Amino acid sequence: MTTPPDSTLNAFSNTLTGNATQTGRDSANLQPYLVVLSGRDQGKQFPLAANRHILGRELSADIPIADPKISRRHCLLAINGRQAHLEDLNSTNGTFVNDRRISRHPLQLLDRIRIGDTYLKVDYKLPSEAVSEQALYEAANIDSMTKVLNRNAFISRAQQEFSYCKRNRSRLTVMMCDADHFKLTNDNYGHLAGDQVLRDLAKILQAEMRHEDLLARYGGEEFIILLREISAEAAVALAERIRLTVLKHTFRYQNLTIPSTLSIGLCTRRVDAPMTLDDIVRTADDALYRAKKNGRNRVEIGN
Ligand SMILES: Nc1nc2c(ncn2[C@@H]2O[C@H](COP(=O)(O)OP(=O)(O)OP(=O)(O)O)[C@@H](O)[C@H]2O)c(=O)[nH]1
Repeated sequence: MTTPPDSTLNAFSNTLTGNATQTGRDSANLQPYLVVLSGRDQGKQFPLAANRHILGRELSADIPIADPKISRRHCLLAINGRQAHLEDLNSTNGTFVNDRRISRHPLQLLDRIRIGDTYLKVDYKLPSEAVSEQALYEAANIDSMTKVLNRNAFISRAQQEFSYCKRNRSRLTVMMCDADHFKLTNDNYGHLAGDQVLRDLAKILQAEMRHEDLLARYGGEEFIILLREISAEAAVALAERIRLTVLKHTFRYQNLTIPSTLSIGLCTRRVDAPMTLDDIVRTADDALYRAKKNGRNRVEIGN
């Protein structure tokens, strides 16, 4: 005998159509997940294991979403059995369900949540499905060695950022960071030690940035950072801080201590009509070239 679909569950899941057992899914084992449908974190999913989850833009939120238009504590997602409620927490830009602003709202079939520029939905999945989807997401977007975004993922997200900045005539900074004499690092300490330096560099860069900034591994020993709405002076100060942190950091692999420095080229622009993202990246790259030429372990600014 087949089990009838769970109507309460269907009430706020848009993937459970028809009979759960016909699709090989046992509804008793389905778990709630919050799925990011668009924006910086597109494709990510968060298990809704507790009863209450605060969504916000910083890592201190239960569910951090990288979107500068989201407040620090933006909204509350409450799960009680198979009922889900969404409540705005006096956010600056509001919480929307199906594009209508809400203060507290029960979630229904096909509901699309929007906070900032990010769309989300609650979905029910088998944990094994969620694990394989997460693995696919990571394979497509994350550099397996350093765990930051890969180049392709960066390019598509950076284009979204660029479009946003163009619409709002806001400022955008691109920072190109390249490990100095990295061939010598490999030659002197071995390729595995070089890999460890790259992992440490990624961690240092990540720690210096806001959650809503973009960081990616752009090439072998090269990282790229994209920052929105930061002044040219603040961008240079950040680049200097990163350079100094790397200089002072003790890179270790097994019993080896590996000296390492970083050269940085950056470009800050208020984005307006005739400009492309490539123009900004190219200017930052030219500045990086000068940083290398002028002795390495330095920051140069693109004009
Ligand atoms: N260990 C390791 N090395 C890598 C990786 N990707 C690229 N490299 C190495 O990084 C080195 C980059 O060398 P170059 O482009 O000559 O630059 P460099 O020696 O850093 O010199 P400058 O950039 O001018 O300071 C090459 O030897 C690559 O083999 C990686 O994933 N792991």
